[in-house]
Amino acid sequence: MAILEKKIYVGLTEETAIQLVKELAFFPIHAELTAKEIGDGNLNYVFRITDQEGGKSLIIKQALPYAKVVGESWPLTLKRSKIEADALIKHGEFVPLLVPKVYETDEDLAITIMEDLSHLKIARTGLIEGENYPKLARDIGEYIAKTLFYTSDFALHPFEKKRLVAAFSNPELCKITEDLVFTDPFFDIDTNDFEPELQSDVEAIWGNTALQIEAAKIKYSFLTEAEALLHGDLHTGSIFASEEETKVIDPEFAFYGPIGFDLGLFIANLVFQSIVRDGEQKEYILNQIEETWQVFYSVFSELWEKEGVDPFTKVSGYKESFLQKIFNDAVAFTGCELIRRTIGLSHVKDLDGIEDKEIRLAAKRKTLELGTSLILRKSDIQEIKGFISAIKEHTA
Ligand SMILES: Nc1ncnc2c1ncn2[C@@H]1O[C@H](COP(=O)(O)OP(=O)(O)O)[C@@H](O)[C@H]1O
Ligand SMILES: CSC[C@H]1O[C@H](OP(=O)(O)O)[C@H](O)[C@@H]1O
Repeated sequence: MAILEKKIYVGLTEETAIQLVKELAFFPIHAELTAKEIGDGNLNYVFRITDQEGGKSLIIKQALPYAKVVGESWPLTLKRSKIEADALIKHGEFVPLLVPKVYETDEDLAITIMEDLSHLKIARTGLIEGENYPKLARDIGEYIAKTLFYTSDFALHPFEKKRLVAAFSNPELCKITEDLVFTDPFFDIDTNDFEPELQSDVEAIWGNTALQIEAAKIKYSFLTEAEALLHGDLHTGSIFASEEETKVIDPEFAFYGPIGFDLGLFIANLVFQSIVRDGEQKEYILNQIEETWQVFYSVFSELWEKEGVDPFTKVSGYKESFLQKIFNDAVAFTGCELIRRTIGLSHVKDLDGIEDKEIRLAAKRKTLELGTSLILRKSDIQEIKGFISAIKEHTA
């Protein structure tokens, strides 16, 4: 029986993935297809299907009913697959060149069939290898500005905005972020993961009540502020890049949340590179952070002025005040991501991949110090130059 006709979830194998794309007539019936599971993320399977002779390929991403990185003991909704596909499609309306094309989705199988981006490299991998992507900051600044402006109350009718808020309700995936990013690293919780040498640095975080109060406040923003349809997990492992192209993948954490979150996550993941690089290469990354904010600011401002539908968008000074709030949020979200990727459950290769133990520990201490400072100084840091100075001060 055809896989799709069964109308029930079944985990794909490389063989059944080929059968599926043939059923869907993506390839000629007699095409010699090969399939390979290439997923390296925490949660899902990703199959690459190739027709060597026809020179065509595509990707099937399938959610598992649990988190792949932990196993069946961590059940996880299959609905995340629909959220991811719907977010790719919705964001694609505004930035078609910055996301993969979605060819087909199936809710029963929890799959998205999409454009194969294997000619590009995951930005985190390339950056760790010392590559630079001259378009990355500009493209991501534009991606964040356009996807978030066009899904906000500044661009939408209030009924449509609220329909989207409901459609992108994503409680299970949000709970992962609420726990792993905003809660667990600030307390002595079993799932935290750090080298014993960092014990006293980590205890300083757990014992810092002022920091916990600020972390609680920024977590509350994440819980309550339905500003725009976020990507929700915009780290450099969710971005494919080359010198010419940028494509954002993996928005399964998409939901209506605070705009500064996407900015903060992306900036934090550039900060890891600024910590591991020296000299001109460090400056290059710091410039990319600055450019991300500047492009975001100017694209968002222009959209606000030309396309804002709320009468208050015409009131002088409101835009600047709103963007200041986004900036201050982004500073604190950057701090949370820096800390959680250093001592929480899910780390980054930028830091863990540093082979020399002393250098690695020193880099992690800088990350913790900077993360703490950014959360505490959320409201003091007023503009991007001050943000860059704070990064430099703690990562020299
Ligand atoms: N459209 C795509 N084209 C090529 N490779 C892809 C594509 N989507 C995902 N991949 C590969 O699969 C990996 C995991 O994908 P990702 O969406 O990040 O999964 P997860 O949700 O499990 O984190 C990526 O790092 C990349 O190597
Ligand atoms: C157990 S989920 C941990 C972590 O994984 C997600 O990232 P990705 O799917 O890109 O690997 C997300 O960042 C979660 O916080």
